[in-house]
Amino acid sequence: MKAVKTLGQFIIEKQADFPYAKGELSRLLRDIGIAAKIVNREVNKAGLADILGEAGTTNVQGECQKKLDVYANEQFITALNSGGECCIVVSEENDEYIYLDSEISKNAKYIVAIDPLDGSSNIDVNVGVGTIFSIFRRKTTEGKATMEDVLQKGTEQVAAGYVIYGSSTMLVYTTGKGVNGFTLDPSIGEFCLSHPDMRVPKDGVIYSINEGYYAHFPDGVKKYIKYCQVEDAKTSRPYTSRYTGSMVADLHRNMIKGGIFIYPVTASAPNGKLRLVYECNPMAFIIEQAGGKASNGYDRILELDVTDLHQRSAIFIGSEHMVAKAEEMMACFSPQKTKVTFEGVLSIQ
Ligand SMILES: O=P(O)(O)OC[C@H]1O[C@](O)(COP(=O)(O)O)[C@@H](O)[C@@H]1O
Ligand SMILES: [Mg+2]
Ligand SMILES: [Mg+2]
Repeated sequence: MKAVKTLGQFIIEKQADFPYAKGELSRLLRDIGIAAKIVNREVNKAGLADILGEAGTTNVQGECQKKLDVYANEQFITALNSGGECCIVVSEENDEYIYLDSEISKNAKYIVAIDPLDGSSNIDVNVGVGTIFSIFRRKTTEGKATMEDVLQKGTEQVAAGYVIYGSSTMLVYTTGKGVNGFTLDPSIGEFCLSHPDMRVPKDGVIYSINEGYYAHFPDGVKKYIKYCQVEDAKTSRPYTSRYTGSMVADLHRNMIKGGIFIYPVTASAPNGKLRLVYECNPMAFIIEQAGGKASNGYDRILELDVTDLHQRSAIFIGSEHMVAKAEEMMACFSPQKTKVTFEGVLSIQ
């Protein structure tokens, strides 16, 4: 009978990897695990719980918030505030960063950036959704944490993870020493180690992009899609197209099977759609820790300067060789100095 290892046990065990650790990060990951279970309970019975549909409010991105966006946001902020290990939360659903002022939180040393519910467009139609989180250590030591503490590059992350609310619920995370996945066993209410030391295959046969915007993609992306669709048995092409509309679900699949996920700049999203601080950076940290690659088509996501809480970025992420190939196409057909005009005609500046 194989011994079950819970997330809590694993975190404590791994704490030994960090000689100076005092348990704060462990407790912070524990708090995120607790909030994920509460959100999972609502997601699992969403149709019965009057939690489907619009909340009637919009977020700073101008998106209509779903009731579950708001519910999940509240659950994570409450868990982090009462846990006492986090002083600031940056959330997709809040215009400004939230300074946690509970007595135990205000002097905490960690900052959490979070996408409480990823794949919102799939909530009402019962397709996999997720939560994405990124953890930083504050830089300033005196007084209230500041914007300087919040706008840190992805390379400064001390941990990152996602929760996928799919056919089963999993929590996958890294602290910079590999990636491990835990499946929620509802009968004991615990996340249990099910996917130790996850590795994304160097190559895959799945490409994941919303081809509905094809006409508005940079030439480099159009060329890469064509490359994926060419008949060539030697390189297992044509690849298979898979796109769920939930970044977490698409990346989790590619993490296990190999593949590439691309959300490039488009006419309607000239800086990309996905948010650097709480979508691209945490997923890039995880994928790189699993042996994959993540860029904006040119530069490493984790090296990108962070200048705004909700800044967006193009993202090419997944199997190392597939991302490298897509970058090759971008360098060749959409060189960085070139401003892409969406009539598809390139104009050299
Ligand atoms: O509908 P589109 O334009 O393809 O966008 C889908 C993408 O947008 C997202 O839903 C954005 O995330 P949120 O749902 O957290 O806003 C991603 O999960 C997904 O990959
Ligand atoms: Mg999202
Ligand atoms: Mg979201």
